[in-house]
Amino acid sequence: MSANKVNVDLQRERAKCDFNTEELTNFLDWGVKYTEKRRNLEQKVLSVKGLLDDTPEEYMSHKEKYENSIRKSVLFYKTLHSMEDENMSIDEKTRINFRNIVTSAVFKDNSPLMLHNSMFIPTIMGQGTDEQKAYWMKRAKNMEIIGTYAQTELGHGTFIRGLETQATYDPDTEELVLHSPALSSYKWWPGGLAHTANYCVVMARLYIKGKSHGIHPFMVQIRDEETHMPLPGIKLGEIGAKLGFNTVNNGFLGFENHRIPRDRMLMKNAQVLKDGTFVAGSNSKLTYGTMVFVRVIIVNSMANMLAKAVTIAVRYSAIRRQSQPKPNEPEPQILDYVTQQHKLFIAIASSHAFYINAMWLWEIYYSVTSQLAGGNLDNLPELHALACCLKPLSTIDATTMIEKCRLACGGHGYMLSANLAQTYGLATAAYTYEGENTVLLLQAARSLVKAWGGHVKGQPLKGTMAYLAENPTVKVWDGSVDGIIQSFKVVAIRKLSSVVKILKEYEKSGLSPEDAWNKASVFLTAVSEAHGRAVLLSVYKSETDKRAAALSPPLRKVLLQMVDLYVTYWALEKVGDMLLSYVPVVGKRASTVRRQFALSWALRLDSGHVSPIAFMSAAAERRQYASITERDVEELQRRYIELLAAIRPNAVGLVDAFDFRDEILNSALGAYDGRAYERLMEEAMKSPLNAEPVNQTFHKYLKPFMRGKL
Ligand SMILES: CCCCCCCC(=O)SCCNC(=O)CCNC(=O)[C@H](O)C(C)(C)COP(=O)(O)OP(=O)(O)OC[C@H]1O[C@@H](n2cnc3c(N)ncnc32)[C@H](O)[C@@H]1OP(=O)(O)O
Ligand SMILES: Cc1cc2nc3c(=O)[nH]c(=O)nc-3n(C[C@H](O)[C@H](O)[C@H](O)COP(=O)(O)OP(=O)(O)OC[C@H]3O[C@@H](n4cnc5c(N)ncnc54)[C@H](O)[C@@H]3O)c2cc1C
Repeated sequence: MSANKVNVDLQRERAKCDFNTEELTNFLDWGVKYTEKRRNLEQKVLSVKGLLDDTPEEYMSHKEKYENSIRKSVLFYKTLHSMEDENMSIDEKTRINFRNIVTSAVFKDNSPLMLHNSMFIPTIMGQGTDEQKAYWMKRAKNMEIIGTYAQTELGHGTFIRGLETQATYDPDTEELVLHSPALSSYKWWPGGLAHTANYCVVMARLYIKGKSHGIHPFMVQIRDEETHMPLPGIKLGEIGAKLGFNTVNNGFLGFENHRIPRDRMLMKNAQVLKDGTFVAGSNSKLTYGTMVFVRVIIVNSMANMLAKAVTIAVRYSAIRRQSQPKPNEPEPQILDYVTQQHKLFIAIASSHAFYINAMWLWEIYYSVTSQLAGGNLDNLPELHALACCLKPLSTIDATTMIEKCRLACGGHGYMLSANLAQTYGLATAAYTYEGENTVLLLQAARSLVKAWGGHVKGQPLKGTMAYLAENPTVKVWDGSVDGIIQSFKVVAIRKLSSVVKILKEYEKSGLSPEDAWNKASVFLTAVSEAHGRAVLLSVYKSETDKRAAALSPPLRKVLLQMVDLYVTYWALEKVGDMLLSYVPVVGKRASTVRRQFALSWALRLDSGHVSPIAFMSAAAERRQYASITERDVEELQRRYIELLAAIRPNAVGLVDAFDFRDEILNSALGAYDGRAYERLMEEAMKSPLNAEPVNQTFHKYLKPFMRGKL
């Protein structure tokens, strides 16, 4: 795009930016090398003819959307395969893929083949024996077969142990008989299952000689490889239209005594021998490995989705002018309204925080899976607990902030051509899939409560939970970034110790442990959130500090401002929690703090208004504790507003550095050139209703109706 065609406001914004956006792109990509590889891949994919839609998907019927997405999927994966480098390690591939979202240029609502790569292949890799991997991976990688991951049933998604699909071993024929005993046992949801996949990994309950041996993965062929007809004893279909994912071809699957050979059970962890002997794995939860992998990956995909949404919203806010606060002056860019900056800048910082946490989490995942391969399971519980905190928090924040980006674009944000509604649809799906968020937070709480129990008995706490052993009364509120992060840790410790006390009280009052757990579950999810927030904040800060040393001073400054913004934003959001980070004070400081409280308390009473902060501060003071004071909060608020002002000149530069091509943003509002109105009109003209000046319904219905003849 030549510079003179770019909207003048955007040109001015870019000229104002005081850091090198390319340097930030390289930072986000984890190095120049990965930026280059990502751009090459995008260039290659996007130059394939026929991959991008001429007619927007939203004007197609449900069936046409599916057929179009299959046509594109074939082209897309053929191109990707032609670029694959066999010698690259998984770690390196993941780094390249972390910021590669070229898929979203091709599929606004995801591909029906997405589960093949995201879950089918990882399950073969994680659950298959070497022999099974050698056979199935060759076929799966070349896409000679297309697979999906069929776990959820109509009756159960969360409660995996409640799955009803049966896999009964018949030692006479050395086969497994798959059966769906009730409607509730039908598989329901798997992506690509309806009409796309011909194989799938089915999670089913294994029975041998009438005895249940738990849930295991089975490789099942569901369609004929030649005709694509469902195999005998297999019922398949699509589950219908949804909020999003409408091109993912989510399906249902039922079995009527369908037989598969014994070796179709993926037997890396547990085995069924020919004679029907069951050999248990070292830990039954290893079967849940693919879910842990996807939860880890989701944190990164939330960073990408949020980056995409905020790029659209910030660019649009730079070109949109509205209202006239000062008479006789031009209408300001809406990005100059501080409320607008408040909606958007935190989304930029959150995206950075998620990228950094995602890479950190990936490294933990990579190291724990290497340990698992060597039979060491020691760090699996911590990885599981971390994934169960960070997947929910990243999806909760991304969903909320993407919706804010849409709202920040006013009426035009509501257009599908803005691509914010679809992005929200994809993000909010992740709120539910791969472990519903409340359920995962409760899972994390289970680990935290258990760890606390061990700590109380004198067992050491390790890794990301080590801080829980710290004395929570060592710090006073000082308002620094590190101080606030410390306060978040103290909040987590206090919430955890408090909920453990509550659980004990409930049990003492006669409740069973399960009922006590349920009664305390609102607080338990809050404990996990507090722990997750402490992790997100501290990893974002420490990893940025670590990597910032190698950056140019202007970029370093901007990145540290973003960290500051993120930490300050969350301190203000959780200001009630910050009161929990109080500490006992003694001596001179105590009397100063007391005087300060007394004064603010009196002023509040004088004005006839008692704020909760003043009230709680005074309560803390009566206990001789120094908590965050009203003055501290005002200080934080001032700092937050100053940070918004400091970031404002770099806002467009910050989103440009996400480096999304227009095809990937797929948005009339967010394109690099800022020609939003022209693009909105161009998109409007694609509406089939604009193909003719008068629609036939006028003559058929409206005219007779208006003339009273209907
Ligand atoms: C981009 C990709 C697109 C993806 C599209 C979406 C695909 C999907 O959605 S696929 C379906 C995903 N489904 C889910 O995620 C279901 C969520 N449910 C679960 O994960 C589990 O059932 C869960 C964890 C809630 C409870 O499991 P349950 O068997 O009842 O275990 P529970 O009794 O609570 O815990 C038993 C122990 O196992 C541990 N555990 C549970 N899960 C795991 C795990 N994954 N890894 C390690 N340990 C685990 C617990 O920490 C607990 O340990 P301890 O006894 O020491 O405290
Ligand atoms: C877009 C999308 C794609 C999907 N793709 C796949 C796929 O490819 N393969 C696949 O197998 N599955 C897939 N799923 C299914 C998904 O994994 C499940 O829907 C998800 O795990 C939630 O389970 P559920 O539907 O049983 O919800 P439920 O567990 O029924 O949740 C309903 C409510 O009950 C609450 N609840 C449930 N249990 C508890 C508890 N123990 N304590 C407190 N509250 C509880 C939840 O918090 C929630 O509010 C997909 C789902 C979606 C939306």
